[in-house]
Amino acid sequence: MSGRKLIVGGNWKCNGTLDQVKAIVDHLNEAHVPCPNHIEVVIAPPFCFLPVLRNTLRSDFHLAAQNCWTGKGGAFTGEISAEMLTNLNVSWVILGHSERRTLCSESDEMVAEKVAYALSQGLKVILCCGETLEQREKNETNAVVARQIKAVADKVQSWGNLVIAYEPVWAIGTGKVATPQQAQETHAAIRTWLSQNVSESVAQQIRIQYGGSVSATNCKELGSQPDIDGFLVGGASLKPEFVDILNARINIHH
Ligand SMILES: O=C(CO)COP(=O)(O)O
Repeated sequence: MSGRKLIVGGNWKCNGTLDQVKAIVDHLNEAHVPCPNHIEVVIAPPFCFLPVLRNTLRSDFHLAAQNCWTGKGGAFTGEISAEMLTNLNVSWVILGHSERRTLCSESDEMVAEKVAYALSQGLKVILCCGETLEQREKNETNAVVARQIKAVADKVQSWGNLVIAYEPVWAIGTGKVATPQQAQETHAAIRTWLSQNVSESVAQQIRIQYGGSVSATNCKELGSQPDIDGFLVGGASLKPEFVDILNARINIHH
């Protein structure tokens, strides 16, 4: 047993109407999920739905924002600061998602700045990393992931409130899930990098989620890999099957 508690996130991305949000919350509230002893659940709706979820979602599920600004608030039209999230009792933020890196041109340095600032404000952070198909085919997976994590390691001293989500870009929203072996290999490589560049205890203690086309069907095998400590789920987190994913590893210990 690794001793690392399973952590599963639902990243709703830019999806949902108020009616759909209410229906998903009702479903989650009624679901039997054995938290907080066995699993930590983090739901990341679009910003505008955070207050609704804060008021209606069961209290043993945590909330995450999908992004935040690099520093204190101010004249940054369209941005949301870390302080605003803590003010709403949102305890987590997802940073460095590949959609933001690609579609919003967020660099490794910008992501690292966001991570450091969010941590300094008491937020917990899910830091996303992952390679494109082209990078995987050129055997660059470990180097890309190491580069993304190094940018953060250069700015952050304390890793206790950080979770890493390994999300190969080619597996996101494509139905092309990484094989359990592919995911395990990269997760193990991340731990090796951390042990060589940060510390052995951070390498052993940090939780690493897998994300990319996770479903009720593939989550059990993925979750039985020794270095996979949970999932970051996109599409399936909007569907009833999310509850099956939350319950995937109840009887699996490693
Ligand atoms: O990007 C993801 C989670 O952050 C994964 O999305 P999908 O589960 O839809 O592939």
